[in-house]
Amino acid sequence: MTADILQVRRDGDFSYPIIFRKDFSDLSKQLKRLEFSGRKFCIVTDSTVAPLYLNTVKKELERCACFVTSYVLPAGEENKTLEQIQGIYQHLIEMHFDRKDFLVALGGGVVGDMTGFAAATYLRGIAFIQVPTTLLAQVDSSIGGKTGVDFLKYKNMVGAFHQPRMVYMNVSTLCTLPLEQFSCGMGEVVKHGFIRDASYSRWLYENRAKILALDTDTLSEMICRSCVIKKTVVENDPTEQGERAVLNMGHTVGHAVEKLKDFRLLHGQCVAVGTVASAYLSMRRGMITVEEYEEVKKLLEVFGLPVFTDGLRAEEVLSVTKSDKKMEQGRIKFILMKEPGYAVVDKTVTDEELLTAIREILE
Ligand SMILES: NC(=O)c1ccc[n+]([C@@H]2O[C@H](COP(=O)([O-])OP(=O)(O)OC[C@H]3O[C@@H](n4cnc5c(N)ncnc54)[C@H](O)[C@@H]3O)[C@@H](O)[C@H]2O)c1
Ligand SMILES: O=C(O)C(=O)C[C@@H](O)[C@H](O)[C@H](O)COP(=O)(O)O
Ligand SMILES: [Zn+2]
Repeated sequence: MTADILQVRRDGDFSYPIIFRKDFSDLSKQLKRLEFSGRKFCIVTDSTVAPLYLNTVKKELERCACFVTSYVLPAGEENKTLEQIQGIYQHLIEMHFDRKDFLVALGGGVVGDMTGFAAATYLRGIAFIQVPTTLLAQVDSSIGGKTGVDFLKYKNMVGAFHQPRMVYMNVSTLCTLPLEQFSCGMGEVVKHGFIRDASYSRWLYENRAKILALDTDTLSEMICRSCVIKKTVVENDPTEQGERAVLNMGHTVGHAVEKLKDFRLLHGQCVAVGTVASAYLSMRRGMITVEEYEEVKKLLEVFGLPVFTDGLRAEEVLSVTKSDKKMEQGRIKFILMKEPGYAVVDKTVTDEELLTAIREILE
């Protein structure tokens, strides 16, 4: 399954295209289609992506904008803060950006979440587009409109739902992505199979060699299949009133590990460790077999992801997990695998159960 374009739909509220390309050459044409030409654009990117792609994207945008400026954030999760957002606001004010102008998020999930949040809040909301350049951002964070920043190292504690007007992904940007970052994207890809499509998990395992060799056709198919899963879930439940929470599999414990590790363990790696905790609990409850639990770990390991972590105490992981935003009326919302390829939200997980699952992922 591959496509040139997918459309994210929701009646009356938002609808935007996800455009798959191998370069940036028709970005301005796509923007003209959305009747965005003639406006001011601010490209927000980071210090690693800027030297790689900023000039090319800027030149392309100059074909349809009246003015193009850029703002470069320091790269890394530790900079996903309100302080950095203020720098974006200041730049937009200095450049006299008004409500008709818009932002372009050029980079990974950190740039995408921050640019989206700046767009959601500047002048009470302006338009933005996503130009994701990491695997994680292409398969996950650029779609669905979750934007925000970390606060006191609690993940995405301050944010807003603000849908992009377009997602334009040039898959060839993955050629410059370090292997470790590619693996992080695989953490979310593998999650998609576990939550909604067991046949996708099997396909990922069978095609592991081609994926790791960055075979273009295989990667394009994989990205498209993941985008279809993500888009379907967020179309059904854009603001996470119910089903969307399944996209959080591995994140409940994963976010706690991310904070406690001071962001030295990357998001996709923490999601992988958290996914093991979730699969372990599912196994303990008889929802999946021991063999299926072992297969979850094997698929993560095949793509270079950790299945346990060190240096943490189970009690502190539990405590931080309970301070994350996954609590509802004192109960934790936990995502379990009802069966391989189908996840559900469960609010009955006890602290004792959670502690056993956390101990399973601690070295
Ligand atoms: N909004 C959502 O739905 C959603 C979904 C998943 C994750 N997230 C968030 O996304 C973030 C993780 O995103 P990420 O993994 O993309 O991290 P990231 O944005 O930090 O990017 C990883 C690193 O790769 C660099 N990079 C980006 N593109 C590159 C390229 N093409 N070549 C070389 N280097 C490149 C970046 O500069 C950075 O150093 C987390 O903050 C997570 O909470 C959000
Ligand atoms: O899009 C979603 O919904 C997700 O949960 C996708 C996750 O991969 C992503 O990391 C998201 O930012 C987590 O959301 P949060 O609400 O738990 O911060
Ligand atoms: Zn995630």
